[in-house]
Amino acid sequence: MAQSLHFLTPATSPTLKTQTFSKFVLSKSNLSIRQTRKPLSICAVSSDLESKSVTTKILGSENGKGGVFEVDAVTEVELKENGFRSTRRTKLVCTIGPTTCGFEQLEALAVGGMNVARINMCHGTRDWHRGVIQSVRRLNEEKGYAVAIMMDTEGSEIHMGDLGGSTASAKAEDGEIWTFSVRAFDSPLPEHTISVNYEGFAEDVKVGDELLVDGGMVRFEVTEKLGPDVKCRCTDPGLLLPRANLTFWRDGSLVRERNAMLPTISSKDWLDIDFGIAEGVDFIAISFVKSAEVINHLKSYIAARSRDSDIAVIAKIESVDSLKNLKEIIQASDGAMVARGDLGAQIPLEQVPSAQQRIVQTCRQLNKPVIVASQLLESMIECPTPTRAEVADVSEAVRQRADALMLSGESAMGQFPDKALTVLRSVSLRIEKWWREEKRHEAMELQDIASSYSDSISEEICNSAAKMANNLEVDALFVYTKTGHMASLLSRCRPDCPIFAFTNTTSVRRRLNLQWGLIPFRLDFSDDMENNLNKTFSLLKARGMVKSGDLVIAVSDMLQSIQVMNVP
Ligand SMILES: Nc1ncnc2c1ncn2[C@@H]1O[C@H](COP(=O)(O)OP(=O)(O)O)[C@@H](O)[C@H]1O
Ligand SMILES: C=C(OP(=O)(O)O)C(=O)O
Ligand SMILES: [K+]
Ligand SMILES: [Mg+2]
Repeated sequence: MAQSLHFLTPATSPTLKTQTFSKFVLSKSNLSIRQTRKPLSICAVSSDLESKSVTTKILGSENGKGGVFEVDAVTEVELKENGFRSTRRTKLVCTIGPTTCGFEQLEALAVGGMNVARINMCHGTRDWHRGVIQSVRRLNEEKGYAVAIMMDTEGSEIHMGDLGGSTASAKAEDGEIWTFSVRAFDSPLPEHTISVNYEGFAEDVKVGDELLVDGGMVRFEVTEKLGPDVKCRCTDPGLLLPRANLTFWRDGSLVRERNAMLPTISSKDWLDIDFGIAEGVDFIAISFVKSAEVINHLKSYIAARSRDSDIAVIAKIESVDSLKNLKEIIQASDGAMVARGDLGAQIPLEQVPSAQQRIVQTCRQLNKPVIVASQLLESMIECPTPTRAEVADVSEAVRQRADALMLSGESAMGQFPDKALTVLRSVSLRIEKWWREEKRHEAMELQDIASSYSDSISEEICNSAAKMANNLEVDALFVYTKTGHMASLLSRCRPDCPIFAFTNTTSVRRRLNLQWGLIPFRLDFSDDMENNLNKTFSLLKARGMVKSGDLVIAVSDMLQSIQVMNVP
């Protein structure tokens, strides 16, 4: 027997008449209808299939077309082999670089569980990035994956230039004097010389300042200023990598002189953004966001230029200012990244873990996906196994229920990209399972976030459906969503069971691939839920992804409803 709960509002049923409902009540004695505080918002509970079909008839929408059903081979195998409950909930983002840009290498990452491919516009040419985008697209088309593409901007950070010649890196030894210069050099650079991209650098630093390369991988002390050249003595030796980021510190705190006035989105970034829009990337991640204003500006820029305006904007939280304006920035964005690389160069390292927790929780409250990034498995750039500390760090991000984990150098230029991805996958699965078994999840009190009455209904439906799913220990939640909103509201609840998200566009399917617990499918569906469910059940059953008797809760954003049923 199917049981359902429908919320009927003017938004979902514009032609609904109270009269229709009086008739409805009279004719069905087992039906309870309750008028809620807003006129024409009616909550109907039915306990059999017949009354459910009456409800759909009132809503009067039927098209019942057959159609395509898209799911990738990896999800299919995972569902078949491990069953619903053990699918991975935490999503995985891989930065693509020289070691992973080939079609076969990208396919290996997709097979290994990559949900999103990230390209970093700090490195490589636009042609190179276009090649990666095209390969990922081909992979999706040919093999049914929904790997999304995230383009990450360079941003106005201070960084070293390329090291010139054929030298990819250089070693700075203890006590050596190096020159950091804003002059433009011809290649090769003079010995022990580094070029700096920010013109104000030589004016802003002072003798005695500490200069940190890559957040402290190598340290220098400023000893002398000579016009555009700054002489520095190496105090912590190490490897200087091309385009490594530079910060300078005075009396124990970060110096943010005029570089703080640089625009968040540089002119080069705008050209990259145009490129991203033209190539139809799914996400644009903005480096060194300082305020919500820049996000709003970019969102309207994208809306005016991209046909479906469905590129999501991710704010990278990696500066002191982004932490100060955290809530407004996240509210304005479509998601956020805890960019611990630069964040750890801008705030004391020991403050990074609490900042991470705060960012993850704020995103969850505001219903925005969040990615934990940088140095998760740093040692795996060179070694085939991670350190125990790295495994503990990954576990902590999974335990915080971040939406996604990201690989940077590990997948871009490391020696073991596939192994690193396997570590993320297996640690995620193990910690998620442990969390469910031990029921360790502290119930997070989720604030109301809806901005309209109809949104409130969706939110209440998802909160209730997730709670019901946990209490009834159902096998899966099904959500039928056009925009993806209801799917993200369910994901926000972090329920015990996986969420099958059915959407009718490929771009929404790819975007949902960043969010915790969602298994996105593309499916042509109608407003007739009865029809959608029957169609889904038969398609999934035919592929062995569900079986008769599985208990499912279905919600939809066309007919705002909750239905509980066993797969026939
Ligand atoms: N498109 C690319 N081309 C060449 N090297 C890349 C590319 N993307 C990433 N890398 C390499 O991988 C490293 C780690 O990537 P990432 O963390 O994204 O950059 P960064 O270290 O500049 O913050 C980079 O330092 C660079 O050496
Ligand atoms: C992800 C980060 O940004 P990028 O790799 O672009 O410096 C970071 O700083 O952690
Ligand atoms: K970047
Ligand atoms: Mg960064």
